[in-house]
Parts: sequence; structure tokens; C-alpha cells
Amino acid sequence: MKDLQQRFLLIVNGKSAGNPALREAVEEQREAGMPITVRSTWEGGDAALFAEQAADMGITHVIACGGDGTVNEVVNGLMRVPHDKRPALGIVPLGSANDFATSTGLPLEPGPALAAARNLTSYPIDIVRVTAAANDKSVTQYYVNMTTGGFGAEITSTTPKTLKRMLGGGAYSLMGALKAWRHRSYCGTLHWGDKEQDASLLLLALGNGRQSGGGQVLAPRAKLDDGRLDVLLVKDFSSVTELPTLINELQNFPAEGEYVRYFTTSQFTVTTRREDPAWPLTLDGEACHYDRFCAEVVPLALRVLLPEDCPLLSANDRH
Ligand SMILES: Nc1ncnc2c1ncn2[C@@H]1O[C@H](COP(=O)(O)OP(=O)(O)OP(=O)(O)O)[C@@H](O)[C@H]1O
Repeated sequence: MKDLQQRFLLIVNGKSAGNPALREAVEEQREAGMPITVRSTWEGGDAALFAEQAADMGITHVIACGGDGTVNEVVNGLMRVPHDKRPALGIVPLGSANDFATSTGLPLEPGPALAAARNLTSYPIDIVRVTAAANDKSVTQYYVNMTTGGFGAEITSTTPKTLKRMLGGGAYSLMGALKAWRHRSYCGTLHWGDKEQDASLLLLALGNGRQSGGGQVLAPRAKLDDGRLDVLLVKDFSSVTELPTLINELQNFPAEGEYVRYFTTSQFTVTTRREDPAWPLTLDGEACHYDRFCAEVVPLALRVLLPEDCPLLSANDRH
């Protein structure tokens, strides 16, 4: 009965259009009665456009078939659709990192992932709106999983995939490798709630979800539907003798450590001085540079097909 009203649009990253497991999964689900339309992207921007047009095609569920970048584009397209007409989001992970799908417990193979898209329930989750200034132009972008800034962003966008995998062991190896590789900090004024602070940071993470960069858990207590961003600030350090304390704090995420601060807020702003370099950021893994940016939670903006026991849903809170 449910199936009769549902219509699925698969938006496939063109890189994966010939993926045999995906083709097989589509055939299998069509045979089982799942009404599927498929569109493949040619270049960046297509996935967002296809997602935006989906509501007018009578689509109820848009399934992003690609990596975190494709999921991000689809989310941006869906956020351009009025809330009451916005189709739900599903994911068939086909990227190299798939951080959002991995951390939410979704199946990672095309067959099981598409079957899950047919059978799972959709849950409303928060989406984060970023308004930013770059070269005196204002931009608005959305993300579903995580924004990292400073070193974290540089490593995600410039490090080759094999090195990223090696660093997947977590923040400890990340920080060690970072120090050995190249070290620079980012300066700016941070605002959240009624607080304002000048900071020199090695790393900033603003998590709606928990992990980015191919397995780096930077917001371990984040929930997708709590109306909050989990903020990780890692302060700059000047000598390797300070590393043990920093590493220890990175394993415990203290509210107010010597180097590490972890807290939640619904809005977070970074402003740089004119002479400071723009911050390198990655939004759901996609790189950009901004002089000023504000991240703000849009509560329960999008329904997403997720496992019932997804650890990132508040209903499954075990803390
Ligand atoms: N037909 C295409 N061929 C090549 N690249 C494409 C095509 N369509 C879109 N893109 C680009 O692919 C990128 C998104 O890739 P995606 O995130 O899906 O894969 P990935 O980078 O391997 O995954 P992950 O982020 O999980 O590591 C976007 O930057 C987009 O511009």
C-alpha cells in the first residue's frame, strides 16, 4: 500500500553510472515493484538541480547515489524546495569516504542500500545553513554532516586518498601527522550564544553528524535531530611537549580543556580580520575558503531514510 504512493528518483554521480552492482540493484528493485527513475550527473551542480526539480515530477524520495559530495549537493537542491513539498532523502553510498552513511549505520553496498531505501522509515533531521562571504560576495550553502575548518579542512581537501585512509585511525594519528607534515593555525573571532572569543585554532569542527575526512570522529556526541551543532575547537600549540595533553584531550573531548573545547550551540560565527587569511573549510567534504561565515541549524528541515536504531537519532540516545 505504502509503495503505491511512493516514487523514487535516483540521482547517480556520473562517475558511477556504469557501476554493475548499482545497475543490478535497480533492476532487482524495479522487478520487486519499486517505481524508480534514474538521472545521472554530467558535472558539479547537476545533482542539486535534479533534486530541486524532483518535487515537480511527483517524486517522494530522492536517493543520492554517490559519495558525501553527492549527498551534499542533493541536500542543497532539496533545501530549495518549500518544506511541505520537499521529498525525503535516501542514500546509496558510492564514494570513497561515505562518512554520513557509515556513521548513520546505512548499508554500504548498492544492493542492500537500495533495498533499505525502499523499506526504511524517514526521520526528520536538522540541516545546517552556512551564510558566508568570499571576495565580497555572499553565499548560502547547506550541509547535513559536518563542516571542518583549518587544518582538518586542509587535510580533507588536499591529502591524497591513501593518506586519508591511513589517517582514518582517528584524531591522534591525524594530529601527529599534521604536525610532522605542515603546521599552521587560523585566526579569527568566534561568536556563539552570548559568547565572543578571539582564537588561534588548529582545527574547528561543526558537527550535525559525527565524522568526516574518511572516519575521523570529531563530534562524537552529535545528534542529527537535537537542534544543535556539536562544536570542537582545537587550539594551536607551540611545542611538541604540549602534544601529550592535546592528544589526551582529543580522546576525551572535554567541555573546557587546555587545548580542546567541546560544546553545543544552535549558531556559530567566525569572522577574520582583513589581514588574516581566509579559512579553508570543507562542507560535507567539499572544499571552500571564506573570510566570514555563520553556521546555523535549520531544525528538522529534511526527512531522511535511516535505520531505526541509527545512533545519531535522539530516540536512540544512550548517554
Ligand atoms: N559525471 C561526473 N563525473 C565526474 N565528477 C562528477 C560528475 N558529476 C559530479 N561530479 C563531481 O563529483 C563530486 C562528488 O563526488 P562524490 O562525493 O560523490 O564522490 P567521492 O569524492 O568519491 O566521495 P567521498 O566524498 O565520499 O570521498 C562533486 O565535486 C561533483 O562536482
